[in-house]
Amino acid sequence: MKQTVLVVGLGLIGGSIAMNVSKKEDVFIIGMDGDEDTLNMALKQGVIDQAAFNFKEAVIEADVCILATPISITIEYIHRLENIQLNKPLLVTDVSSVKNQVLEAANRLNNPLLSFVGGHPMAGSHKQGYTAAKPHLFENAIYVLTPSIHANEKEADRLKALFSETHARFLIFTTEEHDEMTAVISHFPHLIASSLVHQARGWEETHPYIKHLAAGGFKDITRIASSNPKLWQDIFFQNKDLLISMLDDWIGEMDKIKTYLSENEKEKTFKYLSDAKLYRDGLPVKEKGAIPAFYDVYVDIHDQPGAIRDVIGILAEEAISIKNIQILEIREGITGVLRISFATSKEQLKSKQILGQYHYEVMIQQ
Ligand SMILES: NC(=O)c1ccc[n+]([C@@H]2O[C@H](COP(=O)([O-])OP(=O)(O)OC[C@H]3O[C@@H](n4cnc5c(N)ncnc54)[C@H](O)[C@@H]3O)[C@@H](O)[C@H]2O)c1
Ligand SMILES: O=C(O)C(=O)C[C@]1(C(=O)O)C=C[C@@H](O)C=C1
Repeated sequence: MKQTVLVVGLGLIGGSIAMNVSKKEDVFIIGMDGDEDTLNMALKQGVIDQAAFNFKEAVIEADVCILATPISITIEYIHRLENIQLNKPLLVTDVSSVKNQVLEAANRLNNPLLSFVGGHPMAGSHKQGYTAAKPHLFENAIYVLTPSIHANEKEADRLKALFSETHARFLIFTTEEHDEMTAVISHFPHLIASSLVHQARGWEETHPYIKHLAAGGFKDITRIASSNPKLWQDIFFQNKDLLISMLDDWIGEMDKIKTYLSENEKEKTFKYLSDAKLYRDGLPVKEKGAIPAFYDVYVDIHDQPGAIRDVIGILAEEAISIKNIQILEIREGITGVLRISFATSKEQLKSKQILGQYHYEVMIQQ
């Protein structure tokens, strides 16, 4: 039997989820979004079957409701669910980056027809809105589920089945576990990235040329500072207590390095850097998330017209499909590195071998 799925918020995350759910034949998707252009695009592309403008009416129609709005709005929608007269069971999930207040609201729901399983796909982008949504966003990513007191394993399994086309890997955590881990691996790094940008901007007053010197390192570590400030304001305040305590840890960590430097502790500094390298190099490369997943090759190319086209052409000839491509650093007249990502290690190894035959210098990061 066809199930009706309501997606509220068709932005980067909601749009990407809807693109996956719509691949399933037994699903009818109702989409709702505050932005009319978004609804029209999703309808035109067949990502949703119907547009809704009234939350209550759409909820009554639905078997599953996915709340993919900014966190504070998601919490408001959860409160509104309580006052809707349902005539069939409704499974509700969300995609919020912080879970404590969302689950608090969900646990307070009293309608026995409602069940709630929190969700958070650990993949995203600094871009926002439906135009940034893509069906492969969650491929190989971890998708965390946090069941409320009104849900059991069966409901979590229903969501896994509904989201099977995302090719994400589902893990179940408690709200506390989720919020602590994401504070460390996502929210706090974001705060640091923004602070580094502020530091550079401050130095620009005395060194106006500073931004032209920003090469791979600065751009890599601060990419996420270009994300939607409204979304991150929400995330910071939802996870405020943990972020404040992590700031204390971080200040202690900075004090330690300050002491190493001021006391000329070269060995300790080396160990500090090499311990960090060891841990960073050991992060899982096959999983997407904080660190891009995929199977990458690094190709050294020269800064000359057609250099990238030549490399892509060789791979296309061999029918090897590229998942992502990025220029890491090309300076005028100097060689640069092209990072090409593949979905499988077989394609990665084959590309290395073929490009090697064309005398390209190709490296695979271990
Ligand atoms: N951006 C990421 O990397 C990322 C990753 C994982 C989870 N999340 C979570 O996903 C959620 C959405 O973030 P996003 O990045 O997709 O943001 P987004 O801005 O791309 O999308 C949000 C969408 O919600 C719509 N919207 C806003 N208010 C609404 C309302 N009252 N009713 C209906 N629609 C409304 C907007 O028009 C927009 O289309 C957030 O809760 C965020 O924590 C984000
Ligand atoms: O890749 C990015 O731009 C992201 O910020 C994605 C990211 C992350 O921190 O890894 C951001 C927030 C989400 O809740 C999950 C994923």
